[in-house]
Amino acid sequence: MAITKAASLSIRDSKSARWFVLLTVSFLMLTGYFFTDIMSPLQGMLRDQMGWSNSSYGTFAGSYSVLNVFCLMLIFGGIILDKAGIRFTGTFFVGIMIVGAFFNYYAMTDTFNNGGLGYDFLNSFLTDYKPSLKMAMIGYALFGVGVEIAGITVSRIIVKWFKGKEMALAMGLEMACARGGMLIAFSASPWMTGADKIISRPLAFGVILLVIGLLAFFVHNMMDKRLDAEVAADTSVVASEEEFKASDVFLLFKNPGFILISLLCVLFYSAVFPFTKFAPDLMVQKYGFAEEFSGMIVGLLPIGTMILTPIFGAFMDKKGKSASIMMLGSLLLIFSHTIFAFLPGNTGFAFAAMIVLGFAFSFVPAAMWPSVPKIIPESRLGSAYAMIFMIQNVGLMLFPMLLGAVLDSANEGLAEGAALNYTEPMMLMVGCGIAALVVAFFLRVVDKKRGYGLDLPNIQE
Ligand SMILES: C[C@H](NC(=O)[C@@H](N)CCCCN)C(=O)O
Repeated sequence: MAITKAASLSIRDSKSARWFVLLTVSFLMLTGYFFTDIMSPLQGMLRDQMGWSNSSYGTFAGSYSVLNVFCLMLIFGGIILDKAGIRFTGTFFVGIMIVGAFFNYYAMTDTFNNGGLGYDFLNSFLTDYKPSLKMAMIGYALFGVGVEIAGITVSRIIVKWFKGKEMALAMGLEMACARGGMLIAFSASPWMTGADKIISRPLAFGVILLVIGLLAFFVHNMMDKRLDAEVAADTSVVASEEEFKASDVFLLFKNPGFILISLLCVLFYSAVFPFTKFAPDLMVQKYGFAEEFSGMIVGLLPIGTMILTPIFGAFMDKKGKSASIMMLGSLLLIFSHTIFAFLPGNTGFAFAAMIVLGFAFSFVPAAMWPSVPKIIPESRLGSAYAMIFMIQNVGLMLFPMLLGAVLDSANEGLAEGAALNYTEPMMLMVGCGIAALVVAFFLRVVDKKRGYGLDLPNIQE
């Protein structure tokens, strides 16, 4: 049941308490995002050592979302979150994330690949796909369920502690930490494989980091328990909104703001996360960077967003303009991918495009996520974030697979050792950017008509 606070002060009114809570959940998300991208700079090694084609790699990257999409895991996750609460949902799904990550690690070990537990079984069907690929996909699909629902839970936690306060800044800082995880993955993962290029090494580190993330979440749980106890004991707190019903999920689709924000989310993110899966290889193939450094170039993207997302978040807390900023971010997305697709393979262009993408990837998330509570009542927020993430996951599933397949088909018959041509896959990304801009435009129009207040400041004076 959602609640509104009337007069008395609670632990969430203590600045240090709410920022400390933010720190614990942000660290958790850092560990999750680290593992999400841990394999991204290893595409070349996966090709050479594991025999994965680009399509196989894309299928692996897309497997992240398979359970989320086909088993509606995010919807269930959202409903569990609304019914069973933050502490149970977070703990359970961080556990799933760790189990999935472990399978993913195991798929890359010699133990598995030399006939370890599960190898013969996975080798007995769909023999075009390597057992390592199948085991990694099982793990990554489970991990995807865990990290996405953990992400939904964390969004809910931030709303719980920061609504009416520095919410966009808090969301921006949480995203900055998550991007820190991406940065470490992109820049450190190739180095962590060592001179002997052992792929399982960074993955083992990732699993350990996730366990530490779970411990941080336990600390959050203690604070959350205290807040709930205070709220329960406070007679000035009154229940104000109806209990969530599963059928409410369908109500979300009667809300044009919700439909547009979901569409913008899937289009925008499909041109970012699937791109980052291939970006290190793009750096090698088009711009001639060494494999070890390719991830560092892509790491410029999270570095930029780590700095810019909280700054833009703070700006929108005070000044608003979220709807306009979502349009600007989509426009920059088109610019950046156009450079990657059509301009020559000059390293200067690679840096420039990555920086422009960094601005886009800061503007849109910083504006979009704090806009959701302006469109949807708090009692349905868990399900709303879940539904948006689920729609987004359709793109996160399809686009890496498409990119891999288009890359393979565009380079069919390429001479041994020649660089892959990324123009066609990148044109797909430009297309997503254009569609995102159109949707962002309509979102602004609908905002003006319906008065969601997306262009208004988030902080209520
Ligand atoms: C907050 C937002 N999170 C998401 O979009 C997640 N559904 C996807 C997480 C993918 C992890 N690499 C964001 O990161 O901007």
